[in-house]
Amino acid sequence: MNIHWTPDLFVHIGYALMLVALLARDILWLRAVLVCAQSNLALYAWTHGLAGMTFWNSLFVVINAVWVLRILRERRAVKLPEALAGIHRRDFAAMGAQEFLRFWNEGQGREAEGRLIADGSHPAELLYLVSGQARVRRQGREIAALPAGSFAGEMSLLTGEPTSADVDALGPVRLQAWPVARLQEIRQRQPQLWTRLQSVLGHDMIEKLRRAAAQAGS
Ligand SMILES: Nc1ncnc2c1ncn2[C@@H]1O[C@@H]2COP(=O)(O)O[C@H]2[C@H]1O
Repeated sequence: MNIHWTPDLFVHIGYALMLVALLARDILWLRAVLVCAQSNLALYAWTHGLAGMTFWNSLFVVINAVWVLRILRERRAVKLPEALAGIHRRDFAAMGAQEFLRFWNEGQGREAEGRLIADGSHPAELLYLVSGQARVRRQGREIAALPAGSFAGEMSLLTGEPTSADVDALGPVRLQAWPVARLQEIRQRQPQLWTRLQSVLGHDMIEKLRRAAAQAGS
């Protein structure tokens, strides 16, 4: 065997693995394969006395390895408490369990009564009805009922326009409320989470349309 062939093997394996990494759809696989690819390149550089290339590839290995650990931690299955597991399954299925739990905990849980949202306002919070019921009224006329599991204030959140109706609790209700300012921050800084939240809110609006259609047909 050629004496230079064995160290050179590292560079070929390194670039071949890089090719494989570039074909990966999943970011976890991409970074994991890059760790292997760049380790080979660092080894090649080291065996050839190429200090600069050794340094940079070692740095890439460390950065990608840290990301692999981070992503694995994020994807670790979480066991949601029973009450939250039902809410996740039914109304937040577009989010992963861990992501849902984090998002849920960014909101504030509280009991409420009376007016929850005033027509024509810019509410400070997006509301989710954990338990109890609310009614939606426009110019004093009831246009919809909101059962537990409904959002309120999602329309103005998505359009940026003033609210389209009054929302009043029918007796005491339990809410989870997220500050609109925080949601706008998510829209700017965490586009993937924002997309999944939009999907959750889209699902909620479809349910509202279905109920309206069922009511109109009855
Ligand atoms: N036709 C409707 N059916 C169900 N909910 C509604 C309807 N119109 C308005 N709402 C709710 O009432 C809320 C008033 O504030 P938003 O317009 O932000 O978001 C609105 C929805 O959450």
